[in-house]
Amino acid sequence: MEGTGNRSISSEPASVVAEELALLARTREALAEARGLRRGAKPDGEELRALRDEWRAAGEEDRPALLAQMHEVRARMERAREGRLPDPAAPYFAHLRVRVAGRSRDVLLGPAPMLDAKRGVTVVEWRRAPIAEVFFACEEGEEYEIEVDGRTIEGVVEERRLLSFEGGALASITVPGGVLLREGDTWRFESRALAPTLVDPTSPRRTPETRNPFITLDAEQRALVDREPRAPLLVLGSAGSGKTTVALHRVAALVRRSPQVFPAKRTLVLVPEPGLRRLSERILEGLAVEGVVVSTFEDWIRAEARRVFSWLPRNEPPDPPFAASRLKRHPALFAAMDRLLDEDTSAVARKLDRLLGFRGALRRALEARAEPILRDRLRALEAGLAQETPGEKGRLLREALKEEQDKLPRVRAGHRRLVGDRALLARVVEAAEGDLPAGIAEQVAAHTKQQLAMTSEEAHAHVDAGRLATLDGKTLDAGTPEEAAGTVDVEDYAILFEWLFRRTGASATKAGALSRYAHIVLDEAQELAPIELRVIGRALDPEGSVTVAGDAAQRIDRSGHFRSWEAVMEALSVKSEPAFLETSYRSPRPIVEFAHAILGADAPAEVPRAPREGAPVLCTVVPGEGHAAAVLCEGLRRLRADDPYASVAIITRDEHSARAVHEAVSRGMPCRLVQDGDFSFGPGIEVTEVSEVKGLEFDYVIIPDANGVVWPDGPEHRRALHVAVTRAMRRVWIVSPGEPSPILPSEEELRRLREVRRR
Ligand SMILES: Nc1ncnc2c1ncn2[C@@H]1O[C@H](COP(=O)(O)OP(=O)(O)OP(=O)(O)O)[C@@H](O)[C@H]1O
Repeated sequence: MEGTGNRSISSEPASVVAEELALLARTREALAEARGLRRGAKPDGEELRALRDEWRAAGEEDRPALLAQMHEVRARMERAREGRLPDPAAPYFAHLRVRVAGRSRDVLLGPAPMLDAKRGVTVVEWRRAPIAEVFFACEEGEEYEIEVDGRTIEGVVEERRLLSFEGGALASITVPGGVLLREGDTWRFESRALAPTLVDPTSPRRTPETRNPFITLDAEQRALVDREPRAPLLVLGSAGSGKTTVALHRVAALVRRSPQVFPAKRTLVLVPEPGLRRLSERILEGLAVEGVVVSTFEDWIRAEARRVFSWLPRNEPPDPPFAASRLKRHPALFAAMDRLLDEDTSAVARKLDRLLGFRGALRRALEARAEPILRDRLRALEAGLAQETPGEKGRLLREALKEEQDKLPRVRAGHRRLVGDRALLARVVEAAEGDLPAGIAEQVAAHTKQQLAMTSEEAHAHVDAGRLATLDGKTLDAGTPEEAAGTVDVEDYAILFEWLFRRTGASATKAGALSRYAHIVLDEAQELAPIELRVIGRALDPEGSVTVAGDAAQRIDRSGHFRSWEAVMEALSVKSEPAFLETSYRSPRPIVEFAHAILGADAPAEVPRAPREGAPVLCTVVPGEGHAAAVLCEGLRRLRADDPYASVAIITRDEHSARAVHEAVSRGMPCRLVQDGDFSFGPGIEVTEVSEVKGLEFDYVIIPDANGVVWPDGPEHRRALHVAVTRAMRRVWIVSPGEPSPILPSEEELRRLREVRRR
């Protein structure tokens, strides 16, 4: 926390401490009593059984009353199951004193509620109780209004203190202007602000006009944009070095200069997340380019697959197991495809051998195995037969071959085997050479089995539809393992295209063909698996070109199938030497250095060049989530006043954390929870998870959950935090509830980095 100089405090430190200690003593007494009562109480289960016996014996007139009693006991049991009492070692983290209708009341905020009217102790659950909002939203002396059970209650905030405990003893109390800290038996006042000042005093505030300026490309970037239009381009560079900018400026240049060769509607921009899709559309609009197809990879391949494989189920499972995604995107799946092709080829050859009466066809089929496409293997076999067995017998054999070929399992059946046959799945695990866990084949086979099962609606199609309707309007299987029935995974689409190609040498069926484009941009290409890249490569005109942009240090795909940029280009069937962008334009120097240090041992050798100076990254450590919420609200309130047009992203590790932080911060101020890339790209506070923000940028970035539990050490977490931090154009604030994450760089590491740079 940063110092703000001495300010007067409203009460004498000694009396504040005495007050808080007295309140704590009363709370602990109340807790002890509540615990004793709970232990001594007749177990509710017994009471319920006794009531049931009474009900059986009772006459009709007594039954309604007994039923009501039973209902009450059951509700109490529910509450007891959910309800915990506050922890006596640290029963609350905040104390609010409000004046309502002329009377002062103390309200304590903690993780679990407790009420003892006799002792005047009220502990409310900080995430739920309406009164807790007052703590987060109002300053001392402010008037407030809250809605409780449809009634409006007004009051004034008299005191507002955050408290912390150490080893069961009160350790600190915040007071206006500072904090009282216990040192042994005495207390001392330290002047400090509850939250740091986020605006950088040296940089200008955001105004409505300073958004979206036109940028002038540097010489390096310009040269890439002007590259030979048909040449593939691989643009690499650190976060914020202008990769997206170059890719989209190249699109604009191609479409504008050669509209016949590169028409906008035959140009495809693929990105990993909807947020970046929306940003790319905005940038293209700014460049006055209309009609380019911009899509997330998932949306694009889903639409393509549904057209080409018209029999595909309409639904994807709402909560697919990660194991399925991991295995289905793994390059080792190609080994299972090879085996399936071999099986199919050998089956045909064996049949022909039986007809021929010797082992020639099988031998020739085995020789033809070098061909990776079934159709070509069988053609080679046919040519061999024509040559070696001319005449009537040869003709009959070739007809027999055609017949066998028609009987071969179609794409649909082949795909089913690839994702459902235990032997083939085991082959994938074997080919992955330790990269996939042993049990994964079984998990995927079980998932596929569920997907191929009928939904309850299908199974009960003979039953009257009205009787199948559920109260909440959801399907019968919703929320059960059976809800995967009749679905297809998003990863299956690429498998289907790959398998179709391996069988037929084409990417078309009777129903339709894979779309073709004159130019394709792949942004954040480090996130795509080889099987996906191969489909994209086949969507390119033979004369078409690609622009691939990415940064291996930013890959946050959990499956981790990225190997090298050479492998990416090879999967696309193109060749290009990489071009490196060296200057980080987005973030000021301190953020670039901090983000580089987060990568630890995997950081590139050189720290990127950062021409813009700026204020240091702010780090705040607080005892827990309640404190974090209070500190965040305080910091954000000040930021809103200091830089009202700024965009602020609160970026968490995962969706669960984003929801919890959104719930907490929205207690104190308006903020949006962003899912599916629905960013405003304008002023305001948005809470989201790190996987949503790839390729995006915000004025301020706040990491609210930077402790070791949420962000443990590991390359995947390091890269994800690196991505989050490098979204900031102005400042980064890291808040650690509890022990700070071990991947946050120390002062010492940052100092060393600066020294290396100076040399
Ligand atoms: N030559 C330049 N001069 C000034 N600003 C630039 C220049 N090039 C890019 N920028 C700005 O830098 C920011 C980052 O650019 P861009 O998003 O293209 O980088 P990126 O390499 O794709 O980043 P990331 O890998 O983090 O997604 C943008 O705000 C962009 O407008």
